[in-house]
Amino acid sequence: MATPAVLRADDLWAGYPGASVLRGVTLEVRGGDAPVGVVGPSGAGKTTLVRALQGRLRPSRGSVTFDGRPVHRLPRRENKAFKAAVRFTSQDSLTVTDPRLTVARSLGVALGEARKAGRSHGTSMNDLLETVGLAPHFAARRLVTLSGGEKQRVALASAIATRPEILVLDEPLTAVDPQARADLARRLATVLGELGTAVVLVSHDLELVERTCPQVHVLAEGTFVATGRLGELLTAAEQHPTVRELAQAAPLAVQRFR
Ligand SMILES: Nc1ncnc2c1ncn2[C@@H]1O[C@H](COP(=O)(O)OP(=O)(O)OP(=O)(O)O)[C@@H](O)[C@H]1O
Repeated sequence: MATPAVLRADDLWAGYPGASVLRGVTLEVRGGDAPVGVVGPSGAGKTTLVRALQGRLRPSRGSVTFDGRPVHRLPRRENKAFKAAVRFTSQDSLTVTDPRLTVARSLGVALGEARKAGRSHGTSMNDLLETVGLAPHFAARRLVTLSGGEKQRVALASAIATRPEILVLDEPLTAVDPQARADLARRLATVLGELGTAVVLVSHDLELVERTCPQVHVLAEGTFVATGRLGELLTAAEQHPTVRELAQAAPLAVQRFR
């Protein structure tokens, strides 16, 4: 069996001119791992972490590496391998593709990419739509005509189609209504687990993260302040102030964890 891909942030410090955001984040994920969550309040640095994992930010200290090489300066061949192995899906992933494409065409491109990379997995277009809770007739719709929640579902279907080794999801279901969200998250976790795709789920949504990820990191002011099962962190006697704030902001979730 091929060695699994490894994406690793090691004592990562990164930010923007005049704004240092991430302060010593260490995170490792390899193909086949169980899903891991990153939760944190607004401004904690979640999106900055995703940007750094993508290689779009140069660390001021520490590193982000893919199979041991710094992601912000991968040579062309390694960059191709990185893009095939690690996929990033954000709130607006589909805006980079042609909005006039139909859902079928868009998913067809993703399935074609998987074929080319030798990662076909026999999932049909209808299976993909069903996994993300869309009826088959959505295949004929143009991306431009979809609602925000429907677009997010198609972006996820597209990510599943390419079957990456590692999938980084940045607030993937913000536009999906809360009732459908938990159900969708469970289905996604199952399918991605079956495909052997390791997931890093970055979100402020505690319910979503708890239902999808056995292990969670709590990010506060650019650093991981707690790690473990979210239910246990939220109900623990001793809590970091940010964990306490998260717990106070989600009383229903805490009740369920007790
Ligand atoms: N381009 C930028 N230049 C300067 N500062 C920035 C830039 N982008 C983000 N920041 C700052 O970095 C900090 C972390 O932002 P980031 O977007 O990573 O947080 P977040 O956890 O994703 O927040 P949210 O949940 O609100 O999206 C914030 O204080 C933000 O104002």
